[in-house]
Amino acid sequence: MSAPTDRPADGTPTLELRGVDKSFGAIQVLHGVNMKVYPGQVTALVGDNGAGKSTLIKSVAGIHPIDAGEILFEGRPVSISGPRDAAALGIEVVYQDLALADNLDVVQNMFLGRERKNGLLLDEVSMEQAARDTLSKLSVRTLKSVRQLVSSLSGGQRQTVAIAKAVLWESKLVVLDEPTAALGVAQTRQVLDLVRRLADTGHAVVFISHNMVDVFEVADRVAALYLGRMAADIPISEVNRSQVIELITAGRSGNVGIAPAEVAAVEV
Ligand SMILES: Nc1ncnc2c1ncn2[C@@H]1O[C@H](COP(=O)(O)OP(=O)(O)OP(=O)(O)O)[C@@H](O)[C@H]1O
Repeated sequence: MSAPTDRPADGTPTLELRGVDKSFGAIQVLHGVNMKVYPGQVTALVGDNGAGKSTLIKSVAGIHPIDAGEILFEGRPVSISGPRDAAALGIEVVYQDLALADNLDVVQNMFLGRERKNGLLLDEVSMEQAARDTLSKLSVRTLKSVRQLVSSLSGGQRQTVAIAKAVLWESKLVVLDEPTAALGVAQTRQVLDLVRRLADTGHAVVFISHNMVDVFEVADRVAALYLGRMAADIPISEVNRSQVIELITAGRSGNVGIAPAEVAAVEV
């Protein structure tokens, strides 16, 4: 596993948000959000409950299309008005509920809704091989068999299957919504290793987490949302844990963050 901070963010971001606004009815949730997510890097998206993290990723996933601002993907302005647009660009989101079917095995889950056919029949051989290849590319060795039912898997193994499923589709940007939230120590370790490998295999990764230990262990950049505004989007090497907590709870820390006048405006 390479150290996160060894990786400079050069080149074109896989995803760039410029001045993104999003409201639900009269309530504006995202205010002029700017953010850059680079290939080969893990960007931790942090913020307090209700800061707008889910709204932001659902906007990028096409579930809640943005009201104003711009989304650039690999440097080109794009319009994401539904989940199909996001998938076509190579954006995959792994939500907390994982959306796995307990009664199906690992291969069936990885291809759920996008099964390969050979004539009228399912092409089980090719799907099984592709599932194995993806898992091996990610160095996943924690699954006994790809024909195991998902109901028999541990929480960490389920998360692994959900992540591998996202990667199967030649995704370029993988968004992980609190992937370690429900896991114990050993399983958290496995999932963090997998998150790092996702970046090391060239993916741009957004990692939502409330856990600062996990964030500092795996992230290259940190993007901190405060009441729907981006308080900082910077290399993690530029901040320490208590500064990130200040960004999350106050919108600023030292010279970093939303200007005091803006913080005051947010808090009115
Ligand atoms: N569909 C919706 N309709 C109306 N308001 C919404 C909707 N979705 C989110 N909100 C509001 O947007 C704000 C931001 O919520 P969001 O879920 O994006 O925050 P979050 O940072 O993901 O929080 P958490 O860490 O608790 O998951 C909240 O005030 C929430 O009530």
